[in-house]
Amino acid sequence: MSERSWPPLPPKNESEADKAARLAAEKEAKRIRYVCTGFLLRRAFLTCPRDPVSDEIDRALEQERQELRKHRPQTKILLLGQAESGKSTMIKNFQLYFCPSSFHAETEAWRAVIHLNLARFVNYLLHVLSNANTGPTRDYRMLQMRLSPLKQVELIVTRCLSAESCPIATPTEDKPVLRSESATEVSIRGGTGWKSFMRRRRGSQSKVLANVDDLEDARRILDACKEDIVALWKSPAIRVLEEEGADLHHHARYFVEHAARVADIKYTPTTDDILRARLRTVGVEEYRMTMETAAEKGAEWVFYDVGGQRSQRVSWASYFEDVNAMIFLCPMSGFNQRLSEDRSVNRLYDSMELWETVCRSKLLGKATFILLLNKADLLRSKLRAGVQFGDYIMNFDRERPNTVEEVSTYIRKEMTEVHRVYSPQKRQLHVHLTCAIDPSLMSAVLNSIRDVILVDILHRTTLL
Ligand SMILES: Nc1nc2c(ncn2[C@@H]2O[C@H](COP(=O)(O)OP(=O)(O)OP(=O)(O)O)[C@@H](O)[C@H]2O)c(=O)[nH]1
Ligand SMILES: [Mg+2]
Repeated sequence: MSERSWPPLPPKNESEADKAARLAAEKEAKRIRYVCTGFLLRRAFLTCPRDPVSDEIDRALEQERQELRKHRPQTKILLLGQAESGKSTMIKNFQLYFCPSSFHAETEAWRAVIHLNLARFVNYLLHVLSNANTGPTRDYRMLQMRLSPLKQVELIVTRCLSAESCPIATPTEDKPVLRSESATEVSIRGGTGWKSFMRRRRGSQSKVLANVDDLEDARRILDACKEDIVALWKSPAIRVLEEEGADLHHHARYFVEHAARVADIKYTPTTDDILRARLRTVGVEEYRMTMETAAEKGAEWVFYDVGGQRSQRVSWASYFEDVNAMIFLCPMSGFNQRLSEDRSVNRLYDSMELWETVCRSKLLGKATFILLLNKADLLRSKLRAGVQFGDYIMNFDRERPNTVEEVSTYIRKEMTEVHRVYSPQKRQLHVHLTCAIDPSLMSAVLNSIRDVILVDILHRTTLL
């Protein structure tokens, strides 16, 4: 090695302590050299007109970035929580905020899901009305007949959304149970990559084009039925059902309320529509997002979205290792609801029990914990309508005001305490109040989550 080479040869008879100090100094010098060179080259590149040398520098920097990316530990984020807590909706928020072009590229796929949500809910309403105590009226029979093609829409869209080898969407049972959430549920099996079905099917040949044609047929049927859907929803029979206590508070209610727009042939889903579309997750779905905005531009973050039903929870643990952040969603509005898989269990109690199990996990010991107290909007409307939180949650002092502020403070305190007592090691907990269907409220929360995760990455790569 020549005298000018770097690093210089170590001194003879170097002690172990001196060697360790020298290696640490070399490592730090290399890091500073990398950061400074990158900065200076980039500045030179930005201020000078483009020339072949700049292009060369650019290529070298890009190559270096690629190399770094290859060796950079992957950023893994796990979303947990009971069914319908809003995990998949949070994934959509991340995508919308950090990878907007990929979010908007999937609009067409979401249209099919929204049409399925709408058709299923209307078919469910027709079924409930045909079994109502009052007995079907003549007007209703007319509507039922004119809306019967919606069964066909449901079948077509279900088939088109399902991968050939792995059905993801379950059609309505012949005799649906009289609870709206289970009668209208549409599922997705993790790993099927269902969103690419449009692109894939367009790119291949005749069978594929037939599927696209089928979806066009479904849209035409919906368009032809839209006025009748509006008439059905406005009909006195539906109001009577509600007065009699039928459970029509369902995610798809939004789509039937907007049926004139959603069923129109020219319909393109808005961001709000996509955030409201419901597709139950079965198994574990992996999402790889290449960040388009903010500090981590170009970095790949991997999200794991799990199915939240009780039967799905056994498969969660295999995803616990090497996770940077665990985001837990607790839907606060579930305080007066029961689990659809076990009608004897209150949803909020289930969420709290699940939280304790997750906090106790040693495999998640080093993960950053983020708790989202979700569905704040639904909680607000329930409390405003006079539903008393204290009637359902025993430890909540009934003397306290029945407001979102009091209730969320109570839930936050309980869950923070569980985290403090049961965590295997001391760690920080970040808590946010959220409404995952309102992107304007979510941006501050998403930024704050991003910052927390970035700090975790820096800690892990020992730059801090
Ligand atoms: N009103 C309201 N609806 C929400 C909120 N968050 C999610 N939702 C809706 O709740 C429904 C269920 O949300 P998902 O994100 O599918 O729930 P999930 O946790 O992924 O459920 P599983 O896949 O069954 O585990 C969807 O229709 C969402 O649009 C919220 O804050 N407020
Ligand atoms: Mg889901």
